[in-house]
Amino acid sequence: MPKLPEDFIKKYTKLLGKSKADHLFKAINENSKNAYRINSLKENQTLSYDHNEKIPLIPNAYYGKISGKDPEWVSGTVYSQEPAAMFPAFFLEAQPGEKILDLCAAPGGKSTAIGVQLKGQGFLLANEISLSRAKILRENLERWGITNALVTSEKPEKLTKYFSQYFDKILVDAPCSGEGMFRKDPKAIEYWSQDYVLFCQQRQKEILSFAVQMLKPGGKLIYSTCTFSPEENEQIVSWLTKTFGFTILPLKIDEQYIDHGHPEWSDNNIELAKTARFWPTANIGEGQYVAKLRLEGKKNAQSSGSTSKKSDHKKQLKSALTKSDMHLISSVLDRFNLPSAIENWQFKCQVHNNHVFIPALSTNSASHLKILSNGIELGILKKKRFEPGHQLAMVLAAQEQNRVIDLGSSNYFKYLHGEAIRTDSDETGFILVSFKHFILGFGKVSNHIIKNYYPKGLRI
Ligand SMILES: C[S@@+](CC[C@H](N)C(=O)[O-])C[C@H]1O[C@@H](n2cnc3c(N)ncnc32)[C@H](O)[C@@H]1O
Repeated sequence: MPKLPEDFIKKYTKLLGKSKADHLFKAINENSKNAYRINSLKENQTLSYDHNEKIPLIPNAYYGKISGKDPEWVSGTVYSQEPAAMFPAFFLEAQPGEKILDLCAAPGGKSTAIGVQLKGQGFLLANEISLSRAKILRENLERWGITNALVTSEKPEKLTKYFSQYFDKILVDAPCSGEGMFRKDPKAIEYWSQDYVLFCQQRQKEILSFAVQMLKPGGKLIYSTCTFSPEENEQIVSWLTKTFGFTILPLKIDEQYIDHGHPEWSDNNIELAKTARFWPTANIGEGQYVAKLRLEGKKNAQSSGSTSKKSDHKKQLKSALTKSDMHLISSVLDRFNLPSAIENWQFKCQVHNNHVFIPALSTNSASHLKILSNGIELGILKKKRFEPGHQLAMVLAAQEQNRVIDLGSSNYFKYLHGEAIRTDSDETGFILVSFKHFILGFGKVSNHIIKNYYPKGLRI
């Protein structure tokens, strides 16, 4: 662990007093905490982890280390997440049917949680400015079987042109100076300087000023960072209230684990005490700050949310499938138990470059956005056949399935490597492949050989 910068030590000794600050510096030198969330969208599964120690308040979340090679992870049944980082999505409280924007979303810890809260109803726009990180975001949402998300890689500014006053709730989990991650990611210590804190504050204001334009009047904003600095936390919230007329909403703060925001570190607005601070000294996990705000202004017909086309995107949909396409797709889909998100797929599908998908948002409304995925990709139409896509397998896992071949441990890694696998099964055609009953992806059986359909980009 690199030494803490002198200016950092001086700053927090002044803010917290010597005794609390020393306690913080000591905690920063201790081990970070590992945790994971369980995906309630997947069929009930028996996990191989002993989930004894629950994360306070967060549903289906436990302390413990998991590996990206575990079938639980590969099947999207669990997600490894820093425990304090689970709170922004928890406080967001997305309700099925709402339109939610996660503006700084990669790698997807909070988007996967929001997707679960929506239960497939409503709309999630998960955006990440960095394309390489957005690809990981897409993979994580796919693995989790989220059916109603649009994944984009755009600057916040560009999104405002499409989603003016569109969202019920927006999460801005902002890029920050990362002081709360010092013990998990010691590189953050090397980046740290007071100038960097101020640079981050400026960037946060820019991102937020675009986010505000996309929030409906009366809509809610969750603002979170993983840093301690008041400049990026209470001072940003004060700026939001004064500049845009936000009201600060109370968060469920259990003082055993969570500290209140500090009005004295900003403009002494006592309402700031309703915001939440997580310190590594309080034993939940790493550092985190969360504020929940409501944009004042009455909801009215105009602000009921519209994309730039100003029409209901669902109504614009036409089935772009020919009869023979439908026949090819049916020949695969009819063999599986379809969850409600896929029922009546004939009336909901769109086709783009032979990719067949049930969109979360009409591509007509968003044609100039850099889209990585839109809703559920069912698969690809090839010459005289339909090849189901990996996302379909991950979505089918929400339902009990009969056409499943369970692998033994030696074949599990062969499947993840992309190898063909011998089977005793007499099935033919597309089947789901599982290990310890966790669904991993598709295979196609012919002559007792399972041809591997695990995507090349995910292979290990
Ligand atoms: C704290 S991380 C988000 C973590 C994510 N919410 C999660 O829970 O997995 C902040 C993200 O903001 C992105 N970012 C950086 N600069 C940005 C900008 N100017 N506008 C929007 N996002 C930005 C970063 O690439 C990074 O992925």
